[in-house]
Amino acid sequence: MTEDSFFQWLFQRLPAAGKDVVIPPGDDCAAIRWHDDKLLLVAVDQVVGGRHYVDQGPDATPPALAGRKLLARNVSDVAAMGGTPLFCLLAGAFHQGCPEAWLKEFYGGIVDAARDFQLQMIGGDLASTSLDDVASLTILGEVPANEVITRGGALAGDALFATGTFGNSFASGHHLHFSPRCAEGRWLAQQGLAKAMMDVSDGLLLDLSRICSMSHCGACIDLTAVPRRSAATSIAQACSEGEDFELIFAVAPDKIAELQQRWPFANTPLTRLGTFDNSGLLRDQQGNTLAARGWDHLSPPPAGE
Ligand SMILES: Nc1ncnc2c1ncn2[C@@H]1O[C@H](COP(=O)(O)OP(=O)(O)O)[C@@H](O)[C@H]1O
Ligand SMILES: Cc1ncc(C[n+]2csc(CCOP(=O)(O)OP(=O)(O)O)c2C)c(N)n1
Ligand SMILES: [Mg+2]
Repeated sequence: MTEDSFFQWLFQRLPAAGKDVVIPPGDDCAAIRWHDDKLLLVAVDQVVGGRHYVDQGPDATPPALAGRKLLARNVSDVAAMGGTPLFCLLAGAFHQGCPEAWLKEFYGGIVDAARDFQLQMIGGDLASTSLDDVASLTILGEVPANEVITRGGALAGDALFATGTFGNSFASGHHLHFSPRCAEGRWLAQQGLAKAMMDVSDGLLLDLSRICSMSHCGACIDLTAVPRRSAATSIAQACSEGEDFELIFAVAPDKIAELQQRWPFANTPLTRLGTFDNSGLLRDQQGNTLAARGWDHLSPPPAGE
């Protein structure tokens, strides 16, 4: 079982979304008709001790950074829809005996990040657990209805672009310090330059395969064009490790030049990685089929990895 196969099963079991649900389950956020010409974006993501941050030992993640990561990961999902984050609610369950200082630093990291990302924490829930710590954050944001960008809008012939660099996120600490691409996502939406978009959390190829399946297309990717975090980062790491929290998006052929000329984010690399096609596959420039490798909570990596 994979996450994708499980969610396919789940989505079939769910009743059809009501008329006010403009974007149903399966995208980075759900969208609900809200007010005027705006959609309310809603998403929830968690961090689990030992899974998303190191919770024990000398390399334990500073709790403020684990908290910051929790919020930033959710903001990244709003960015991927072209939206602006507004509010969040935080539900946490922490092991009995969790030190007061740890808890205050964890929450403090979220409060500080909420200030930086300009959103308000408006509620939550606190519980104890006998197992690993889990904190789940629900984020609410907004986007003009005519600007929202889903995973489903790519067409054969569109160019595939990415922000930033890929790979070595965990080893480099990027997964704790990244800036969600909110300004970039918002700009792409406002300018009407991205037709399909998502943020890369599970790995470039696995998440690209999700844009392709939602868009009913395939893609050809130039693996040598994938910008890597450092000289030591391999192509395989850049393609499949995940937690890059960069945006990948589809751009119509007649908008490519405009995008490249007008890209206003001098500190955010913008790279063309390839082209969407009708193959239904992921392929490299030599025509080899690429496996959509990446992080999957339901299929543990083969022994030795
Ligand atoms: N219980 C659920 N009911 C409906 N949709 C769900 C449920 N759990 C997860 N999903 C949806 O499945 C998709 C995949 O989830 P996930 O991999 O966690 O998303 P993301 O990578 O964007 O954080 C998302 O669109 C998410 O909203
Ligand atoms: C202790 C620890 N081990 C491993 C990782 C690497 N890692 C954990 S989850 C994950 C993928 C993304 O997390 P997920 O919960 O799938 O996020 P989502 O796709 O829902 O946004 C990666 C690469 C990490 N950050 N910390
Ligand atoms: Mg995931």
